[in-house]
Amino acid sequence: MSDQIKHECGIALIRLLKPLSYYHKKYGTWKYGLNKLYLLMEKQHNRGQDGAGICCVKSELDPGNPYISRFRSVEPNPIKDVFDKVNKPLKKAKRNNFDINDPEWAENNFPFAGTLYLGHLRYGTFGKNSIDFTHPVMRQNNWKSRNLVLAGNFNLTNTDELFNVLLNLGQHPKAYTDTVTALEKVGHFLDEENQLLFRKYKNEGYDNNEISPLIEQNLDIQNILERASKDWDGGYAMAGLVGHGDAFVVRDPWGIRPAHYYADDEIVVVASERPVIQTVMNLQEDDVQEIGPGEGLIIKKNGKISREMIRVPHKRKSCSFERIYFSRGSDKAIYQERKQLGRLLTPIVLEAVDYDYENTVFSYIPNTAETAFYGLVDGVRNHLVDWKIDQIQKKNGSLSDKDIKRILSFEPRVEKIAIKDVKLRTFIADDASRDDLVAHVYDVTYGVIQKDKDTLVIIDDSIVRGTTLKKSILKILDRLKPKKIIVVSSAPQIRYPDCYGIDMARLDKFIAFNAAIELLKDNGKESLIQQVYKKCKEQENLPKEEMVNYVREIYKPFTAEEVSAKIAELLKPEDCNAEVEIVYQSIENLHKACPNDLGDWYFTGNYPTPGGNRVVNGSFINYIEGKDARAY
Ligand SMILES: NC(=O)CC[C@H](N)C(=O)O
Repeated sequence: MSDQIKHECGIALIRLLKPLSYYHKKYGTWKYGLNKLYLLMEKQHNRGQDGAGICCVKSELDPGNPYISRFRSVEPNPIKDVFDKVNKPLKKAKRNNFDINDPEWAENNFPFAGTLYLGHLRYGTFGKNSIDFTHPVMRQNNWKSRNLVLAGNFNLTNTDELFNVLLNLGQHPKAYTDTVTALEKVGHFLDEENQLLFRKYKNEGYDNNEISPLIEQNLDIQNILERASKDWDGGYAMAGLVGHGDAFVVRDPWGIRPAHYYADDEIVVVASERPVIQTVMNLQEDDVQEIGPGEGLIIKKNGKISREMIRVPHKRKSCSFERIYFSRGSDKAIYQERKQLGRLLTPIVLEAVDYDYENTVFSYIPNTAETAFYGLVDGVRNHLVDWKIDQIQKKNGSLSDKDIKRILSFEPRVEKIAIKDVKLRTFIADDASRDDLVAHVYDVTYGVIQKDKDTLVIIDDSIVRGTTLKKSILKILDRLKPKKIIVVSSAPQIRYPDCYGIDMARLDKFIAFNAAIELLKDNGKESLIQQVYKKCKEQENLPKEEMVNYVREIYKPFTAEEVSAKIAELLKPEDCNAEVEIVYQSIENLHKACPNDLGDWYFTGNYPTPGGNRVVNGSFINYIEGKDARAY
């Protein structure tokens, strides 16, 4: 994607089901689990760069020893920083001639030599990017089974309501964020469950020392999660550890955020993305399973693994942006889906170039649009087969071998035109002459485009603000002097905010929204903006279940093509000579390409949860009132 939106999160959880000595013997190191955790995180670094953190629970230690260890970092390269910090005591011990390869030494001396790990990569959607908001977050207690560690890829739309529930319980949360709210919610019911079991066993005549292990064995995680999450409105894949060694992962009932796992008799591995588990554990795709919408994966301390229904699943609306852009394109299904997205664009692209195959160059914006590009080229090739048959048949046997050869060997012109100079981005962050430097974030290949003759088709996976297109890509492409530049987006127009874990929360940051507003102004329909504002204000304080997405009315007077044309006008740099056209994927084709992941609220305004309508309502009010804030 040319725009910089990377705002997601990734989770990684590992439970080793055998003692460390087992892995030392079989795989040559007791660090087997920790190394796997590192790999799971590195291979998901696409999901979050604001911060990273890991936590290890060692439930077997004698009282008096810290059994929950955590490191978090918000340094520029947080995964590396976390693991450097974690490994530091090992280096020191080695210098002092301890046998750090001995699993027994590690178990007794190294805080991260355990059998239960939780890792997280953060891109914040709620609250700031400080260390305090970096996951895993912890709720500590002197009873092991009352300790809770949480990390998630999530965003809740009704944090305010949930926060008030906590206040009504008499709590005093230490921060107003969705992460702390979720932690306190689960923590509260964990406390209650502990208390309930304590009373039960006390009544049965057990003494306190006997009761703690009994609670640990019988803690009903399903019940805790059910009660804690029943009123969560949002998308979530939430992973947690309890201090005595239980672990869980719970996914929202719409399946908005992804979560996958693998389990055998040695290990349980959870990660946001499937191919990550596949690569790290060397598995086939069918070995890795999805945690279903509304489901919880529960791993008890004794190694018992179960999948439980936590909330009744709704109609599946998993996030299609995961397929288009966020998740790694190496997943078997996602790769095909991205290709299909490109392929389905063929007819509309060919129409836009007026079927002039000879004077059209096809290319892509690196790096994530590359797969969709292969699909588009595939589509053009297929189309050319029909064209070739037609060319040959038309001449009715009068063609020479040479002519036929020329027709048969005709291929679409596929070139690498745009080159991303990644390093530049960090250098230019705060420079005064920013615009000139921004123009150089991309470079181009010279000598391929026929000046004033060729049309350049360049595919991107999606366009959010379009700033990089305007300030960098189109400017630099225009230097090649194509007659026309067609930017193709493999995703439909992004029209509405996300509120489920991707940080696209403000309407004025969407070029499609700005285009619709401009169109209303151009067509003397400006009053509609105020009408929508009035409707939004009127329902502002209604319960979220009663709210309607009135922002849709902003787009209603116009066809998608009219909005696209306006976007092209807005994104065309002033000094650009080439004609600029923007072509978008249709919603229908998006669903055709990604049939299992129909969550499309950012394109259609169809929010799967009532809180979504409240967020879009708030976003529009913020836009009109000039408030620079997220609406959740
Ligand atoms: N992208 C995410 O999943 C963010 C998680 C959580 N809302 C936070 O801001 O920390």
